[in-house]
Amino acid sequence: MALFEKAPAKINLSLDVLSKREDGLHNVEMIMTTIDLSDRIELSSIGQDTIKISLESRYVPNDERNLAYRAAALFKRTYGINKGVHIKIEKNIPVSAGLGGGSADAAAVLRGLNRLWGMDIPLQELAALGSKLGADISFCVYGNTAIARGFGEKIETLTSPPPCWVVLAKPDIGVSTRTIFERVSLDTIYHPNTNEVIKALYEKDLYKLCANMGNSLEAITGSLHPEVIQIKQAMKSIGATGVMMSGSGPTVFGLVEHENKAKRVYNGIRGFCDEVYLVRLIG
Ligand SMILES: C[C@@](CO)(OP(=O)(O)O)[C@H](O)COP(=O)(O)OP(=O)(O)OC[C@H]1O[C@@H](n2ccc(N)nc2=O)[C@H](O)[C@@H]1O
Ligand SMILES: Nc1ncnc2c1ncn2[C@@H]1O[C@H](COP(=O)(O)OP(=O)(O)O)[C@@H](O)[C@H]1O
Repeated sequence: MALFEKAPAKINLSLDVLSKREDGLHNVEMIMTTIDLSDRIELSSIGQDTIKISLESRYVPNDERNLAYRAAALFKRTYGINKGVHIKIEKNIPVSAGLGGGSADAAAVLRGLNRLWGMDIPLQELAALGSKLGADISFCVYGNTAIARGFGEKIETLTSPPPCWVVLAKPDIGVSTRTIFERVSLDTIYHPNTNEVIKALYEKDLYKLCANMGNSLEAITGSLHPEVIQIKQAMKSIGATGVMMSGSGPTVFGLVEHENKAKRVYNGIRGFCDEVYLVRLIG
């Protein structure tokens, strides 16, 4: 038996770093939403009690280091399952991009194994399990639009943003989330106005959303990789309504209300950056 799970990427509509915990992680407050750029996960039962993983990617390990593999191992261990699974990953989300691709894959494996093995584990429990492997996995278990608190594992669902188009531009660099958090200086860091972003979502006001989006980590990644700031400026001047870096970067996204304008921004930004996508919000 085989089944498929979609693993959509996320963008951060706001990301605020509040404090540093004793274990070294940071308390954050971030609003995330899923976008129509997805990996595709196929899960099939196999005879032996093993986890097999197949994917073709220059940037992602296809062994026990893969987050999807680790999610399956954790699921089997937690629920005492002696069955095997073959995980095939079609990788479409750029890697180390701030789009949560590894977390999306791990979350899809948790949801998928729940179905494959006929368990009835609530999403809340899967999300708590996922948080043992990474900060963004809890959000990805639920998808849609939510605010994440704690180190990212406390999820509260929000209403979806107003419909719009998303132009994504990923400079040709990968960013390590750990490296960016290590450079956080809490005395001087920028704080976005998260409450105004939430209000904009409930008022379905794209202009208010764009005016208030903000990311505490953007200046840090931007100082290490000036292309992030250049792409941001270019996307703004080409006409995106709101522009921000997602997560720890380096992907910059622009929100645009109409398809024609979005296509203009998409075509324009291709002159500055090789890896560009035009997608819709699905959160
Ligand atoms: C910053 C965010 C925003 O969505 O996204 P990305 O840029 O990675 O997509 C995430 O919170 C990232 O989540 P994730 O990519 O799962 O990070 P993890 O593997 O859990 O953490 C990697 C490292 O980042 C640092 N880290 C992460 C989360 C957090 N709240 N505080 C931290 O200090 C820690 O050094 C940790 O070891
Ligand atoms: N299934 C997976 N997909 C993507 N990256 C993975 C996966 N498993 C492990 N990784 C590793 O996780 C790291 C972060 O990748 P990714 O989740 O794409 O980035 P980000 O945290 O910036 O959104 C990379 O070093 C990558 O090799």
